[in-house]
Amino acid sequence: MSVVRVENLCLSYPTTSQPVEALRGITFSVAAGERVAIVGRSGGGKSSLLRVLSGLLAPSAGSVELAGFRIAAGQTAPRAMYEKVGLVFQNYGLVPQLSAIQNVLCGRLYHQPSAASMVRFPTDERSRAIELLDDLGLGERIHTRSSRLSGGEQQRVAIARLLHQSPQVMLLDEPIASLDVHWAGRAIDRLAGSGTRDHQRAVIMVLHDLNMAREFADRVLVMHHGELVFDGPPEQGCRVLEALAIDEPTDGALGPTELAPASAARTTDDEARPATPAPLPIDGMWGKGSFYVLLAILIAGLYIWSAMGVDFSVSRIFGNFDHAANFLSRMLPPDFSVSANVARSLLETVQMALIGTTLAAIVSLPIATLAARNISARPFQVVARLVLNLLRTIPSIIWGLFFVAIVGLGPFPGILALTFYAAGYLGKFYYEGIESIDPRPLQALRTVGATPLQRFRFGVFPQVLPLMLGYTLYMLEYNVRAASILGVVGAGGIGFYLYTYINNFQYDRAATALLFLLAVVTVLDAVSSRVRARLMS
Ligand SMILES: Nc1ncnc2c1ncn2[C@@H]1O[C@H](COP(=O)(O)OP(=O)(O)OP(=O)(O)O)[C@@H](O)[C@H]1O
Repeated sequence: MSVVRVENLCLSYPTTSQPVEALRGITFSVAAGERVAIVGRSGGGKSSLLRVLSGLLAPSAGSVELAGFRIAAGQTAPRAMYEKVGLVFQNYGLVPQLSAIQNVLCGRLYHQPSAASMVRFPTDERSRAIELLDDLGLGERIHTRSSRLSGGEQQRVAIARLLHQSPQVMLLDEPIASLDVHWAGRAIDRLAGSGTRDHQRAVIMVLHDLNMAREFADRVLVMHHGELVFDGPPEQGCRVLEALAIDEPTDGALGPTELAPASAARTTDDEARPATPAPLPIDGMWGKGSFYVLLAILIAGLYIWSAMGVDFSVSRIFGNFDHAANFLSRMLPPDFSVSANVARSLLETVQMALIGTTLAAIVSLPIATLAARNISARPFQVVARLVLNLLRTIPSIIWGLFFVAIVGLGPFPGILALTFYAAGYLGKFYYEGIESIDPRPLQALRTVGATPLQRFRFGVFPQVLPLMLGYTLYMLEYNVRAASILGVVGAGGIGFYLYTYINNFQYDRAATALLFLLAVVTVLDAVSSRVRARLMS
């Protein structure tokens, strides 16, 4: 019985110039229990075929049927298909911040949709994951972050994830490319012997190593220039491929048993020639020098125009030097008799900043998630960004006035003001962070049948968490400064004392308040820069 049926499959990649026809009229089927190797020269269409088979790319024409799920032109796979179909990516598709065991457990996401598994997987799932990792030589690296594993170790983790997923159809794109002979043999053995006969499982594997293809496969498919040029016994298929390599030797050195890596194959005569840089469009008109002179004049003009617009005058600073000296001299020596009051209000300022920043982080995370282009739908993005823009546009002191009018004087309106103001900034930082994550682990999580929430929990959140903590700490630091001004409108914090002292010309007391504030900001700055540096490493 066929578990994979491909009919007249075509795939074109749209590009800015001409679409690239990666697959043309592919037809074949794979029976349950069969082991198939896809071989071919670099650029032949092997990875493209696997991407369509796994439902990640929609066929341009024709259809694919996998384990009872039919994917026609323009369609991608439904989530339910990934109970039966799994994939090992050429780039492994691991979440770099998760440990080896967490990545392997991700293979079970379709089968573990409960809220509890968002925190911890059941013991039997964990035991099986440990067993698989141990068997592939990673018993000592179970809790190591996958970004700290070598290429070969990551590849073994990806294989263990597929084995744990245990689908009816296994698709693998060069799964042993980074493994040494020992581990390649072991991996192939586990994949091929993972009950394919007993459980009627089909394994389809892209391989560059023809010896491995001969050893592993019942059948070989040879892809060439997007077409399936051979479908039959491994020995014959390998000979077809070797003949193709001799017929078209320009792709680089192809040995009799192993094909050249993609990078070598893509070198052409054109690339080999030394490149002459294209002239800048401006070169022909006036030359580069004149362009930069004109640019400098324009920038200087912009500054002069701005300075005139705001009545900027250096002479006004030096002309009133006496006043400045007088002002500063009245600050010295600082009057430390107000230290107790200042310290108390400063503590209140820090408490306001801490609560305000935390609330802002909680409020802004869901809004940022809706605003991020890579994980949210367009209408949500527009509304969420509008909300964040509005929160950011209004200065914290105006928010302070607003909340004093609503809830009265004291630190509470100050906290609300900081929450709203900081949420606007944190939301923007967070969604920009989310948009910058690596999309490949998310794609891999799709092929284990993860729900959108699971994809966020295991794919987005771990990647963006260090960045988010870093931004939140920075915001906390900033909010201590912002909180110090809110006292001016009666919204708590040290600002009240600063404002009162300056209004009453008690500059020596104001100096004490400023010194205390400086000490807190300096300590906070040092701590937060250290923590942020650690988080980002
Ligand atoms: N995203 C893309 N956009 C445009 N063209 C693409 C894209 N991905 C692949 N191609 C082109 O499609 C063709 C088939 O590529 P594919 O990656 O499927 O080949 P392959 O046989 O897997 O190669 P390799 O062995 O080097 O991995 C190539 O000409 C490639 O340049």
